[in-house]
Amino acid sequence: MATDSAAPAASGAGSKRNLLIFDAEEDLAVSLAKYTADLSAKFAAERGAFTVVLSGGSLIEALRNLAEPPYLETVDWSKWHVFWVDERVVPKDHEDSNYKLALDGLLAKVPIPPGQVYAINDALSAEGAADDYETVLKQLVKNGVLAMSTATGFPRFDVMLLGMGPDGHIASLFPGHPLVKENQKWVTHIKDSPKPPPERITFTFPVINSSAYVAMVVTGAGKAGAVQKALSDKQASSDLLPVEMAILQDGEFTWFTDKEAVSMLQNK
Ligand SMILES: O=C(O)[C@H](O)[C@@H](O)[C@H](O)[C@H](O)COP(=O)(O)O
Repeated sequence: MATDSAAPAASGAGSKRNLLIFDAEEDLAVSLAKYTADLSAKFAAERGAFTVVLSGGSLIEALRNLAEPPYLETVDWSKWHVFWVDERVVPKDHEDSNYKLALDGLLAKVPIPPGQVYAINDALSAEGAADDYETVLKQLVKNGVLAMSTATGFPRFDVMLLGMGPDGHIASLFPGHPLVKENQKWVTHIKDSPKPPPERITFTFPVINSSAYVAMVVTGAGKAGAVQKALSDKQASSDLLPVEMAILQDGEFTWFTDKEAVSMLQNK
């Protein structure tokens, strides 16, 4: 595995960036499980809670080792609070549901208290579900489960485990879409997602960028172009991909990649 640590010019004040490149997807999965379990232990000890944000897509499969020994027994699952960085506005048992994807792939296999898994209210419209989710987050800030960033005034999740699309989108923040500029709301909605299904809710950039840790899990040649654009040294540009707008204010951003995903990088 090759690694690279750098604090690029585009990083926030106290942020750090790591690039991990694995030979095989299985090696990535092993490392990602350890990374997540280590953060779980750290935050459970420090704050008595561990706030974990998931995306949909291939990320869930990459987390599979968490539901196996040793982590199944060693992780203190009672401290986990699970959220979605984005969710499709469909019933929770629909095959497009990110909740269902995570439930089937991970959450049903580990003993997280059901009340600490924050699915969207699937009885509401996209707009209503986004407002409702933000209200849930505000309540969790009030009762101390969810931290706040003193630097940004937005919630500070312990870790976000995210994927990226071939077009450089993260969450449901797509290239060229006005939602990438949202800077007030914590959670917003989209009705014209270029990736189906069209109606979704999504965390906004100020929330993503207030995280303590972000793991960006990206594999496969189809993503090499966006990875190259995101990781190349560049001048400030007005046509940033959403993944390039993920700049932590005060946190650690780790890319979990494979050889194919970094195949267009010059210096790796
Ligand atoms: O709801 C969604 O569509 C996902 O949350 C989405 O943001 C996903 O994480 C990326 O598209 C990467 O997906 P893959 O890893 O499957 O390419």
